[in-house]
Amino acid sequence: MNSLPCNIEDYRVITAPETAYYISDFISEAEEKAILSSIYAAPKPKWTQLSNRRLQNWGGIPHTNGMIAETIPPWLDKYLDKIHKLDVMDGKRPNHVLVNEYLPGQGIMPHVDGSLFYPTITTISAGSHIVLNFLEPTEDNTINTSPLFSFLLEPRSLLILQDKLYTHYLHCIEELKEDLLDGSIVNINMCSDKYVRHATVTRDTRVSLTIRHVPKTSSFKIHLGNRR
Ligand SMILES: O=C(O)CCC(=O)C(=O)O
Ligand SMILES: [Fe+2]
Repeated sequence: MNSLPCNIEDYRVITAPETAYYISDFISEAEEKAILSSIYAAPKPKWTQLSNRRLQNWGGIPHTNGMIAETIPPWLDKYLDKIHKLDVMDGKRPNHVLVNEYLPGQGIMPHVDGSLFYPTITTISAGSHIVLNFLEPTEDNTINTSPLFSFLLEPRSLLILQDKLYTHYLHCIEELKEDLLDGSIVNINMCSDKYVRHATVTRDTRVSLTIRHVPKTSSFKIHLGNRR
């Protein structure tokens, strides 16, 4: 999909609850390589190490009091532009990127993305596929582990989630080294022929760019009180 503009409705996942769009080849192999080399060129303190993955924040750190906006470098901002052109955030320009790195066997616990963001998640995948699972929330906050449905996210793909897929269902990535592409995957017919139903595919290191819009931002100002 390197020839923009496109009609996003052509990419709607009609086999999932509302609303998901999936673009298999959103970025080229050269762009994928460039993203990975820029991410790995970042200085070590740019990484935040969690118990089961590492992450980088670009654009600022989202916070309930607002985000102090930081300039996003051009190598990354070009993808915010490309997503902005799809017009999936009610005219708002994305201004934040969360980079997650998952080694084979790593994942992310069930969660919803919450109220710090405009309720559209856009995710570019690089380096490896992964399976993103969706769960029904439980009344008592116990974790319901059997996925209702899943998306296969190929390297170089873009996934867009909105509506009930943002607000209602929990999403997670299981801590696996390989994925069985079973009947729970709702977008397999939108993926390349490499991924066939019932195949088992081995994970490699995956880097995802979760690109969102943080509505509450301010630019940094130091208030030194009343200096006359
Ligand atoms: O890596 C992904 O695709 C999911 C990341 C995610 O759910 C998040 O950062 O909130
Ligand atoms: Fe998330």
